[in-house]
Amino acid sequence: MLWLAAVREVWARAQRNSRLIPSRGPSDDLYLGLMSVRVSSMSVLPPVRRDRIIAQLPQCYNEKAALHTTDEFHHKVKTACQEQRTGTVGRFKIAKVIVVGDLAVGKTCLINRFCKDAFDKNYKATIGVDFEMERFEVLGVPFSLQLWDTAGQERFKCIASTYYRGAQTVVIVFDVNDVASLGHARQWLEDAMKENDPTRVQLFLVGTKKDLSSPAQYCQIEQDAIELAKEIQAEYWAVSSLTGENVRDFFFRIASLAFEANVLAELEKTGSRHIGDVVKINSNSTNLYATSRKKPSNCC
Ligand SMILES: Nc1nc2c(ncn2[C@@H]2O[C@H](COP(=O)(O)OP(=O)(O)OP(=O)(O)O)[C@@H](O)[C@H]2O)c(=O)[nH]1
Ligand SMILES: [Mg+2]
Repeated sequence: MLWLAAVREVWARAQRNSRLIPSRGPSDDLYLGLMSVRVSSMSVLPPVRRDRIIAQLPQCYNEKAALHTTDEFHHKVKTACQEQRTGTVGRFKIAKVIVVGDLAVGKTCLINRFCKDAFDKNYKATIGVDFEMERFEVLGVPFSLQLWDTAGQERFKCIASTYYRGAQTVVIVFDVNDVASLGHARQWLEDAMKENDPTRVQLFLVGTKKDLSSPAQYCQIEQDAIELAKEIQAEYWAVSSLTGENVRDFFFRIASLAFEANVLAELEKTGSRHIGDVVKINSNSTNLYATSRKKPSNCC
């Protein structure tokens, strides 16, 4: 019954929100039908909001735990965008982002702060999954993120996990005031990676409710979080959905890194590189995680 309720809810959301259609889920047939609606409706989409335009690479939050620390987009990406050689990126590419973590750590509030500029102080558990679509323009190219907000409650976990598949970005959320929620991050990672290729996923570890912790308390948990982020090769961020601190920068960073990875992959696919000229997202010297992420040993 929970299954049915969750699927109905997602279906209803899709119908209510003409901006988005989920591309993957428990029933691909159901969504494939909807995909054509999405593609055909793309031509009538309104322009990207002015506050969703990304012209520069947003910087990481902490250089000790970043996916990479370069100041600018990869030069091949910039050139491809200038020459309008981004292939399917900008037309049909939508990056799937899944947001996971313990119950009540603030996943829904984080997404709502960014997508709706709203904050609800009352806790309302997510049942199964929910999602939002956010459209950006990166270096002049349209690019969308499909943000999947999943349930942290144990009883809804099996529903939520069926939506993990096909994620390009995994965001593991913990509460900076709750050390146990940071401790559970590895388990969330393991669950998310069962459905995804660890070498292709961009991973973020995000501490929420920064407004509730004193600087001393925060400092302590930040050290542990950065250590963990380095171990699991995630980029670390700390945010407050109540005040909005770092929320916009965080999502802009996700969109930018997903976009960059997509364009580089597209260039590689279309063979625009020269022989011997290796196009690799991790190829620059400032990448902190220079080797591809190996599947963590505790993953099955
Ligand atoms: N002070 C403060 N409270 C927050 C913040 N983010 C979330 N909260 C509160 O934390 C509670 C849980 O937030 P949710 O976003 O619903 O948590 P969730 O992770 O989506 O929970 P599940 O859907 O059950 O997995 C709510 O009462 C929010 O108001 C924050 O940045 N600061
Ligand atoms: Mg929620």
